Parts: sequence; C-alpha cells; structure tokens
Amino acid sequence: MAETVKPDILYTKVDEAPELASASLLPIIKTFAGAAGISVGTKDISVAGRILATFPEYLKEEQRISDDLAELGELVKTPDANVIKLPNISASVPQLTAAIAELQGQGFAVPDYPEEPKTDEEKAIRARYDAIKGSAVNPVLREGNSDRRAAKAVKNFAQKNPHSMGKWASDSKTKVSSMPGNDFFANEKSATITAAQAGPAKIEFVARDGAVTVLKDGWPLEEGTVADATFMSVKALSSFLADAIADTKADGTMFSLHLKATMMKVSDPIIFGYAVKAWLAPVFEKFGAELAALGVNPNSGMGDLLERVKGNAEIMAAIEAVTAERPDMYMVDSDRGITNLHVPSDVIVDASMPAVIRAGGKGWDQTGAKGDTNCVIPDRCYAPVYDEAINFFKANGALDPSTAGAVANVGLMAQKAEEYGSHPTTFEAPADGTIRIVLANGEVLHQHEVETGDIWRSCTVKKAPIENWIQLAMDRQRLTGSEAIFWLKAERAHDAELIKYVKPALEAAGVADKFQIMAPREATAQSLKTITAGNDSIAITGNVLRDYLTDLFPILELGTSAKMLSIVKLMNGGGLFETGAGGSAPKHVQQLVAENHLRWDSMGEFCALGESFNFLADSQGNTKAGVLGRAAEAATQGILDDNRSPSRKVGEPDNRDSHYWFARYWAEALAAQGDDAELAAHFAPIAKELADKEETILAELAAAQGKPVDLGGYYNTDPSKAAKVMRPSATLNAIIG
Ligand SMILES: NC(=O)C1=CN([C@@H]2O[C@H](COP(=O)(O)OP(=O)(O)OC[C@H]3O[C@@H](n4cnc5c(N)ncnc54)[C@H](OP(=O)(O)O)[C@@H]3O)[C@@H](O)[C@H]2O)C=CC1
Ligand SMILES: O=C(O)CCC(=O)C(=O)O
Ligand SMILES: [Mg+2]
Repeated sequence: MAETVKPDILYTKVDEAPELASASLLPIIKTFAGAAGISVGTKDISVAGRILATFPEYLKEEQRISDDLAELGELVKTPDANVIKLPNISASVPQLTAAIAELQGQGFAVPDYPEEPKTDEEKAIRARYDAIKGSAVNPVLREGNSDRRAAKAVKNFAQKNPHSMGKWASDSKTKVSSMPGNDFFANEKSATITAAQAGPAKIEFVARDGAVTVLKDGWPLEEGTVADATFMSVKALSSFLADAIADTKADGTMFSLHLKATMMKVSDPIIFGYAVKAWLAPVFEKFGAELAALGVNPNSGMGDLLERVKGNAEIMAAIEAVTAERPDMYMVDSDRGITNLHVPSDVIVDASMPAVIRAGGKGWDQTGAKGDTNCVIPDRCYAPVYDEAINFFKANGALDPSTAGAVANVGLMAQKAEEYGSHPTTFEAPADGTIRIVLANGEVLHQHEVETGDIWRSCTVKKAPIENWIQLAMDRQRLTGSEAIFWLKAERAHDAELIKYVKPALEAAGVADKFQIMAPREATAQSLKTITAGNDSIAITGNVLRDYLTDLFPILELGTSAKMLSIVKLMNGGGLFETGAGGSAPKHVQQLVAENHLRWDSMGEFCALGESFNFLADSQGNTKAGVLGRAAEAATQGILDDNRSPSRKVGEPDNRDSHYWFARYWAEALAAQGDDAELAAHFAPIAKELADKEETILAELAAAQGKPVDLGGYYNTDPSKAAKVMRPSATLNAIIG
C-alpha cells in the first residue's frame, strides 16, 4: 500500500535470516519509536518483492505491489533520506529461478526465466529479470561512500571475549593461485576524461573484416571520470584452471574457487562456468552436444548440470570417472554433497576467504574432513590481499583477537563506482577482433585486441564520489588519529589515475604526512603488523576492497562481520545505515526451519538503529530521536556487557531472546534518562514489566525451540506464519503491543 506521508525512518524488508529477525525486532522498534512520535515505515527490497514489482501485468490487481526499490533509489538522492538497510539476497540464476518457481506455486503468475530467450517477448522478459539478478539493490541505494568500522563497545567486547581461531601451521599447504597473465589486472588501461573528451561515448566491436558492431551507445562520460577498460583472455583462463586442478592434485590439497558472482553478476558467473568446464573437461569434450541438448549452462553450476543429466547413465558414469581422478573438492555442505562448483553464489569470496583464513587455512572436503586448500582466485587485482594474509599468518601464527587492533574502512562506493558498476559495460567478445571505447569527440580512449569469448569490461568512477571519498578519509583520520593507508598500487593503471586525485587533495589540505599510499599486498602486510601490535589502521580503498576488507578484518578481529557499523553518508545529505557488513546467512534459515533456533545476531541492526535515531536528531532537530538513539546505544552496550547475543545451538538463547533483552535495556535506559521526562515516564512501567516478567518471557521463548516450523515459503514467506514463529512469547507480545 502506498504511504501518503513519508515515515521518519524507513526499514527495509529483505530475505532469509535478517528478514526473520525483523519479524521479531521491527514490532519493538515501531512501538518504541511510536512513543516518541517517530514513524518507522518499511520498503520491500526482497528478491521476491522485486520480482512481483517488476511484472504487475502478470498479476491479479490485488497481488500487485509498488516498486519500492525505485522509490528508495530516488529517496536516497534527497537530504531527507534516513534508511536502515538490511542485507538482501543478490540472486544468482539458480536462486532467481527458485524464487520464481516458489511465487508461481503460491499463485503469482509471473513468467518463467527465459534461459535462452529467442522471441522478442522472451528477450524483454529476460532483460527485466536480469535487472533483478545479482547485486541489484546496493548499487541503487549507495549514493554515498562507505564508512565501516567496529563500534568501540563491540571491539572492546571482542577483546574481552575472544572468539575461537584456527591454528596456522608454518608448513600449511594452503595458498592462493592466480593467473600468470592476460587477466583483468594485466590488460587494464585507464584515463581521466578531459573536458574535450566528455559527452556520450560508444563501445564498439570491430571484427577482423572491419565490420563494426556497436555494443553500447549514448554512454555518458563526464569530465573528471576515471574510465578504465580491460579484459580477461578465456583461453588463458581455461589453461590456468586446468593447471590449477593438476597443481592441487600434485599438492594433495583441495580445490577451491573464490569469486563474487553476485556483485560481479556478468563476469564472474562466466568465469565460474569455465571452472565447471575445466573440472569436467573430459565430460564436456565427449558429451558436448548431449549436454547442450539437455540445456546445460555451466555458468549455473554443477547442481543444475547434475539435475539435467541425472537420467543419462552414460554421462553420469563419465562424471563419476572424472571425479575419481580429480583432487579433493572444497565443500559448501559436505553433509548434503554441495560442492564449491554447485551454485555460483554459494562461495562468495569476501565471506569465503576470511572463513578459510580464520580456520587456519582449512576447508572441508567431500568426506567432511578438514584440510589445506588451493584457493583459486583467477584475477590478480585483489588476490594479493589474501595471498599476503596467508603468508603473514604462516609466518606469525593466527591473529590474537584479545589484543588485536582494528582495521576500519573508508570505501569509494558512490554512484556505482569501479568494478561493481561495470555490468552494463561488460561484454563477451562475439568473435576475434577489437573492442574499443570511442569518445564523443571521435577519439579512441582505449582499445584491446580480443578473441572470441574474452571477457571485456569498462569500469568508471566519477569525480564527485572520488573527492567525497578523499574528504571522508581525511575526516575519519582526523577524528581517530589512526594510521591511514590508501590501498592503491601506483603501477596499476586505474590506481595511478586515482593517485592523481589523492595526492594533490591531501597536499592542499596540508595532511599529506598523515597518509600513506601502498599497493594492496604491502598494505595488507602493514595493516596486519599494525593490528597485531594492538594499534588501529584505516584502510582507504576502492569499491571491491571495501567489500573484501570489511569481511576479512572483522571476521578475524570480531569473529563475524555482522557486528560492524556500516554508515553510508549520502552525498546529498541523507543517511543510509547498513546493518553489518555480511550477508543474509541462508544456513541460519535451514536451522530455524529444522529446529526453530535462529542464530542470526542482530548486532548490526542494533548499531544501525542507534545511528539512524541520532541522525534524525541531528538532521531534523528531533530531540526525542536523540533520546531514543542514546538509549538504543546503551541497550546495545547492555547486550554486549551481559553477553545476550544469540548462541549457535538449539535450546540455548537465540535471536528472539536477544531482542527481548534489547527491548528491556532500551526501556530501562529510556526510563532512567533525564533529558525527556515524558519519555521517561512512559517507559518506566514498560521497563518494570519487562523485568518482572523476565522468567515467563524467557520460558515462553525457550519452549518454542526444538521443533520444525513452517514459514509458508522461503523467498516469499507468509508474514503471519513468520510472525507466529518469531514472536512466540504471548507475554512479551502483550507488553510490546
Ligand atoms: N549487504 C548485502 O546486502 C549483502 C548480501 N549478501 C547476500 O547474502 C547471501 C549469503 O552470502 P554469504 O557470502 O554466504 O554471506 P553471509 O554473511 O550471509 O554468510 C557468511 C557467514 O557469516 C556468518 N554471519 C553473517 N551474518 C551473521 C549474523 N548477523 N549473525 C551471525 N552470523 C552471521 C554466518 O556464519 P555461521 O553460518 O558460521 O553462523 C554465515 O554463514 C547471498 O545471497 C548474498 O548475495 C552478502 C553480503 C552482503
Ligand atoms: O550487494 C551485494 O551483493 C553484497 C554487498 C556486500 O557484500 C558488501 O557491500 O559488503
Ligand atoms: Mg561484503
């Protein structure tokens, strides 16, 4: 339903574990905010919601929903924006088709996903689905740069209550393998657009016979934009992957591939597909035609492939024969036989590599045994970060979270910066030839000789976001006094263009001596040295390293990235408060459905909530919001001090218990404060009742656990069923109202 008056704060409706948590937490937030006259609305950015909003003409009148993502996308460009953004699914094709099938089963007649669109109608449907695919939400909302760090209280807690860390052996065989050449790193060219060059540009493919195909037209390039072009040779990729498999076998380790098929939704599923083909090379050689006839698309993974060929005994036998020859395989879920190559979105490099590193360089193979692994990260732009981290821990042993300092991040992210905005300008070369960028003035900016299938892309980042990012870095450095490093490699074409912005800006502000500029490998070593010594560092990075480092360091320092404070200072003055830095934890949903225990930690939501109320206070002069915000911070502190975060095991306190404690501490802090007598008086009896009925409430919450539950769906859960599962304490519900 359309909301007529814009709520003060918008909270997002998402998917999986964080959405289940919202069923319990959001009623508490709404009630508390309501007492201060602050309205909290919701906007649906779930993958199911986005599918429904995209295809209204296929739905009955009463099934249609508004396009909330588009509305939020406009809102974040205004100074009024105050959005709490939870992590949402960035769907791979297998996830998207599963969500479509579920919706169809629920009576929503949305069209099938056309795997191989032929008619114009199918092509149009496919284009609409492709806009939902992958990381389709964050780039729309991120109209600002990123400031991610652990709140002081969270960091103190982690030091006092260090999480378990795997041991690193100096002779660990775990390593990172990357292409020796002809990757995106090797082929990168970059330039900053001048006034004479600005205007609508074109990307063209020129075939060997001179025929020109326009791949992209009317592509706006503004003055000051850093524009790159590069490509990955797929011949070089295939030969590298074959070598990496053989090398893994020779090392006696397990093969693991780490990509970001969600955010790099065009390039990385293709790279993933080459890995599937390399792993099953003899099968593709012998049965290529049969596999094609069965509709196999290696980019969708081994799970989809096996589903399509399971009726063909000959192909199945060939797969088994190859598998027997292969090295061990890193598993997503060894109990259920889900391999690294099953689904492109199951192994997401930012979360998967830190998990391996935290475990002491270990992964799990198909028998469920722990072992060393060859971490295959084909492109070399950012792989050195993980390689260097592994070298560091082999030499120095695991990080000690009880004494380690913190690496915060200031990330260049606004307006689809760099690689994460490159999807509309990524192409597979249609044949051998040249791909080139032709500027508005007719000049050729960059060109590359490519071969059929090569993955060519252009990445851009605009001037205003770069300048805003440098300013944010200076602000954070001034406020903290920390070591501050721009993670830029002077020899890399793109980074060299950024350095041309960074150096003069620092000098003009008279702070050049407070900053260092280091290549990612050297910056990794330096930052690990700094935190090992108990000091702090600020990593000032581009968009990809923002993503990678805000999982890597938190997972090592705090045990999870869920507890991160993640603020997006919107360039037009609004605030976007992301919760945590991690994902939507699909494994948590499986556990809830099986045994009604939700181990999702809402610490990210608690932190974001405090920030959002404080922002409302500052930006609108809303003093009651300030009171609520400070009390929310006190409640967050209480959760940490008293260790009220969810446990991982059924029968122990879970996400719902932590929400009870959050409500109670929040009410107690509101009752105790002296800034607003009205709010204190309102919350005093609520705080008392929550305390008096503690035993009953906790018993009611505990009694719910242990049995399977029905949510009425996975992607499109039934809200009343989810509410029933997530709010099992009648006593608590009566107090919250
Ligand atoms: N900002 C966003 O919108 C983001 C969305 N995603 C999406 O999330 C999905 C899963 O991605 P994946 O890379 O597996 O990342 P996740 O962060 O969901 O999973 C990695 C692991 O981190 C732990 N974890 C993460 N958040 C929490 C939390 N709040 N409480 C407790 N533990 C937590 C869990 O460990 P354990 O299982 O050991 O408890 C989890 O299995 C994908 O669909 C992806 O697209 C991913 C990143 C960011
Ligand atoms: O948008 C996504 O898919 C993931 C975002 C992410 O991982 C991050 O920003 O840390
Ligand atoms: Mg991330």
